[in-house]
Amino acid sequence: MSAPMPTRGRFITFEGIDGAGKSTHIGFVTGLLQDAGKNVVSTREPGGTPLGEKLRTLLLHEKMDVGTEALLAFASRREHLAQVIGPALGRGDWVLSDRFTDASFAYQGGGRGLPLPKLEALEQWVHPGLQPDLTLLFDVPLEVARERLDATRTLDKFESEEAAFFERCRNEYLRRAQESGGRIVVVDSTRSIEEVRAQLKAALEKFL
Ligand SMILES: Nc1ncnc2c1ncn2[C@@H]1O[C@H](COP(=O)(O)OP(=O)(O)O)[C@@H](O)[C@H]1O
Ligand SMILES: Cc1cn([C@H]2C[C@H](O)[C@@H](COP(=O)(O)OP(=O)(O)O)O2)c(=O)[nH]c1=O
Repeated sequence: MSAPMPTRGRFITFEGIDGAGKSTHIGFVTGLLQDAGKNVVSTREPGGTPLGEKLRTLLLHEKMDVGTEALLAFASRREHLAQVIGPALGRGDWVLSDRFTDASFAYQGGGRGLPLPKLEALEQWVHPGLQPDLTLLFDVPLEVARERLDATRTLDKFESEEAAFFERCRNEYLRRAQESGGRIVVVDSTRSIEEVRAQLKAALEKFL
């Protein structure tokens, strides 16, 4: 008799404008899930595979047409799904990804103005039938994100964009959250780290 098929794992993504605080909290969520006995695979986009990391370097540092940006982000995603996300979910693991397709809608769609139907077509092609089970959207006003960024790092191509760009990205994230039927949970990331952790715990409760 063959072994029973493992149940498909869960797919959780982290989103928000640069400097909102998502990277700070991925370790915390990993710990919560591991304490609950889950096998966690932590990864990121663009990137997550050797080829994807090369595409990430191009995306974050080269000037290019917005269509090229979208295609590279989805090329990296296709490889990530084939090599990492798909196999991990198939094994029953829990996949945590620092960004996924919502970022393409927010940055290339909202931020740069690429028509959303083009992104929907890429989404349909690259991952038909797969959506994250939960997306944690770290939300802060632009000024807070900018202050946090300036305090910590050398800025890449996206992080060097003007305030209006991030305003459009943030608005597109929030619009998608409203239309997501509960998939995207908005986390008020202006609060203290302790308070943000409490919001994350509440969002994850039904999965544990
Ligand atoms: N709730 C918070 N309160 C105060 N500072 C925070 C909070 N969350 C994150 N930070 C700080 O803000 C900076 C940016 O956070 P980070 O997680 O790297 O952002 P992101 O990954 O969203 O770009 C870091 O220095 C981090 O310590
Ligand atoms: C996944 C994805 C990211 N991006 C952008 C958003 C971010 O500015 C950048 C990735 O940065 P991010 O993941 O926030 O990395 P770090 O915290 O190390 O700066 O790529 C897109 O424009 N489109 C996409 O589809």
